[in-house]
Amino acid sequence: MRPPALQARGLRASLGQAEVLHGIDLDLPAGRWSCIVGPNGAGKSTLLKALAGLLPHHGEVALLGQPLAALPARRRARQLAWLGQNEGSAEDLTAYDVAMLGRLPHQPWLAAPSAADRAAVERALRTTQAWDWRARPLGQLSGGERQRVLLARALAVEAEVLLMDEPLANLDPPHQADWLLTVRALVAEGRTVVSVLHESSLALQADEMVIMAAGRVVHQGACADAATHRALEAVFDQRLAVRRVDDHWVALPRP
Ligand SMILES: Nc1ncnc2c1ncn2[C@@H]1O[C@H](COP(=O)(O)OP(=O)(O)OP(=O)(O)O)[C@@H](O)[C@H]1O
Repeated sequence: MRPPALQARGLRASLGQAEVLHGIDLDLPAGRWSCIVGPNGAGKSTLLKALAGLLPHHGEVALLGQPLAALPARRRARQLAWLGQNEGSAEDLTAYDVAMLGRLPHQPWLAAPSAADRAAVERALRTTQAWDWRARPLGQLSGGERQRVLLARALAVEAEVLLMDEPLANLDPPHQADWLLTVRALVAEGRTVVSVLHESSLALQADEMVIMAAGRVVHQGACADAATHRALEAVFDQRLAVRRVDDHWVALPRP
């Protein structure tokens, strides 16, 4: 049996003076796509950052069965790729060089990129259809183009576990659909994807759903389960309804 991709026990985190995560116990299965959903301010981004080791926290987090705190930084960076929200990145760097940043954990100190690094970057940029503007500076790209470069950077890591906060931000519907295909392909290879998504209908396409409210996990279950649908409707005060449309579960706004 594979250990969970990520495991949290008694996870607490504070932002400023306020505790935002109030003791979270969670197992995120390996080789699956899990989506974290919940109302604004529920603590979804904070949870994702704490799981990535990007935020000081109390309690324990394990990555692929190893305590996160004990993992050497480079090994952690090879095993866990991160796509954050509104991420700053050097605006003068070309899309190619931004994607190449994803290869840093694989490169010896100050070494030039290897053929394997270049191949991984090209694969990633082609996957997100960003290859054509590889020579353009990041600062000159539109919001959606930029997001596809940052997604390519995360893919270029070729990590076992990918954490993505609002990966669909600024993406038009065809590129949202491409993102779904990319995630499905990653999971088919045995990788783990954990994403925070606001679009409930897209989140329902995942394997597992983690529902948060007020700094706590209030439900975890398969996206196809009726109990998950009820929990999703409840956390949004019954303002959405989960329905079956064309073989997919969708969340419709309810007046
Ligand atoms: N720097 C900060 N100092 C104090 N509180 C903060 C800070 N940043 C965020 N918070 C608060 O922490 C809580 C959780 O924020 P977080 O960004 O994790 O929520 P979220 O569920 O991802 O929200 P959203 O859906 O709006 O993106 C919110 O109540 C937010 O106001």
